[in-house]
Amino acid sequence: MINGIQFKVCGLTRARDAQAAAEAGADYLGFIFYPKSPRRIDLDRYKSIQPRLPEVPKVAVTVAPDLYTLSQLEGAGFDFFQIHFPIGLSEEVEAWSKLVGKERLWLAPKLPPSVAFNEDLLKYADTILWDAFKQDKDTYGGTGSTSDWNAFREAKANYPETKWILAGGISPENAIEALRETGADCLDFNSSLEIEPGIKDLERISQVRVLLSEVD
Ligand SMILES: O=C(O)c1ccccc1NCC(=O)[C@H](O)[C@H](O)COP(=O)(O)O
Repeated sequence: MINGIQFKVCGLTRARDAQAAAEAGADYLGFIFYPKSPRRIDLDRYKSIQPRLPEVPKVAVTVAPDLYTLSQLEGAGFDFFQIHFPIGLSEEVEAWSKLVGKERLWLAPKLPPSVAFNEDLLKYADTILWDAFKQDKDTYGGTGSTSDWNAFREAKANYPETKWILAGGISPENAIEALRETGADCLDFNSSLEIEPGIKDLERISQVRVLLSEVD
């Protein structure tokens, strides 16, 4: 946490990038297990870099996993589970929550612009990750597009007991504006810090520390 602001660096595939994120002060390291992501990592590769990862909470990111897949990720020792999903999966959400626990579940509903946030989700997860919406059915994150900051600000104000993470195109260039406009206290950085999908730019990662140090 820097000046009261937490951040996650997501889409990691290499130990050296994870180390750079830790040195920049990242609070969470995200690893994406969605097979259709250009920055996916599989469990074998994750286990091979695991001994070289820094002591920073690790987040397994998936899209609507079946319970077997989720339990495999749980077995790999992740601290949190960030699940993206199309709206309407109420039974699945309940089952994910039962499996990993409400405190460790981060829900990232794929919310079309006209659809209101469903407060029932808060029964199952203490944390909501607010991401950009893309119409394409297989696209859930890592698009570099900005999410709906107004809707985020409202949802965060309406449900202050919940932890809200602002995602979607957050970059060293717009992070300060995002904090100011939304009241967010946890930001998610991903494609804006990349040289190419899954490969981070270490200089861009360190810029995050510099800019958050300047927040007043
Ligand atoms: O990044 C992906 O490829 C991805 C694919 C499917 C589900 C989630 C994914 N990313 C999860 C994240 O937490 C990202 O950091 C978030 O979507 C924001 O990414 P970006 O718009 O690049 O900042």
